[in-house]
Amino acid sequence: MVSGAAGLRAGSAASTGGHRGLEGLGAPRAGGGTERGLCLQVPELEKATVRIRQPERVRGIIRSLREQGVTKLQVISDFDMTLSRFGCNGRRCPTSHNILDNSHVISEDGKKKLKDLLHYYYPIEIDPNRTLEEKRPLMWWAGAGAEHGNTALCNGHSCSRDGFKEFFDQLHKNNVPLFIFSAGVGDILEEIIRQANVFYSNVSVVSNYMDFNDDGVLTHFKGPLIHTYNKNNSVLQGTGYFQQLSTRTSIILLGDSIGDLTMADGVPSVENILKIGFLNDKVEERRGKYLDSYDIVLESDETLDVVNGILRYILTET
Ligand SMILES: Nc1ccn([C@@H]2O[C@H](COP(=O)(O)O)[C@@H](O)[C@H]2O)c(=O)n1
Ligand SMILES: [Mg+2]
Repeated sequence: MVSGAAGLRAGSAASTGGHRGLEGLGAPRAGGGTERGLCLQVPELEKATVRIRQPERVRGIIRSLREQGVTKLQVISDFDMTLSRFGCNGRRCPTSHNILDNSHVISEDGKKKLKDLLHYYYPIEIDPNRTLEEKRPLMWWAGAGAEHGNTALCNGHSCSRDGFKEFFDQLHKNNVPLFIFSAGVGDILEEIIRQANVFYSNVSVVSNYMDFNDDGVLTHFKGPLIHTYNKNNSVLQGTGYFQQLSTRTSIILLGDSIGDLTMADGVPSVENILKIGFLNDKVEERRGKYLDSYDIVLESDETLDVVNGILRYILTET
């Protein structure tokens, strides 16, 4: 965990919920400059969806990322519910798994079984009262993979967050590597990225890829199964991905689950890391944990505005 409650006054609103954006820091600073400086440079940080437990620290990290420059930067991101939306028109958006589950090639019986799995496993996945050790053996992938049991085709339907294209475009234009580390279905999320015309050469994906038998029936996922709580170096053995980027010591990490926080564990040398977390569901119950764990928490924010604003600031030449 990178941040804690240190530095907050007991009993202040911030001690329970973190600062809203970088608010309350408008006073001129001793030694020149104003605390609002960063908000002027990254106005998106003033959005009502932004919560930060340690604004001073976050400001320092963002400044360092900019100072270190584009050649030092890499971005590591989750996919489902991070680059894709959580909700649209009052309903849940499909994850890459759900796109497969909802496909017309899954039988009604199969759909019912998948729904039962969702109702059983998802509450465990997001339960703030269980430790990671308790959750790890209870993850739903082992059951769900076999349940698909049918050939499925991606119809490319998904809900990307607003700013999806700009996010990929900014990174591509500046040759910043983007590593997408997903416990979703790789074939499907790759197709979503491809259909948005943003599967650029700087994008790498590690995820679960489907394997079919000779009759075209999906039987299992290839390779080590990635689930929400093993997104770390243990499933990256032999890829050499982070080793190739050893000079990229500035990291922006994007996730929506507590499990996403370990995605950068394989980076050999981290000098600056900014962890941005999307808190999509059960916001009140999970806020404390997210503020302890992520540097910036975006509550019920269906956009990539804040991420794109920070990138614009970091990637703009001084
Ligand atoms: N059968 C399943 C299994 C998992 N999920 C959800 O997929 C997401 C994992 O993908 P990430 O890109 O976020 O790593 C996660 O949100 C699970 O809740 C599912 O929908 N169906
Ligand atoms: Mg996710």
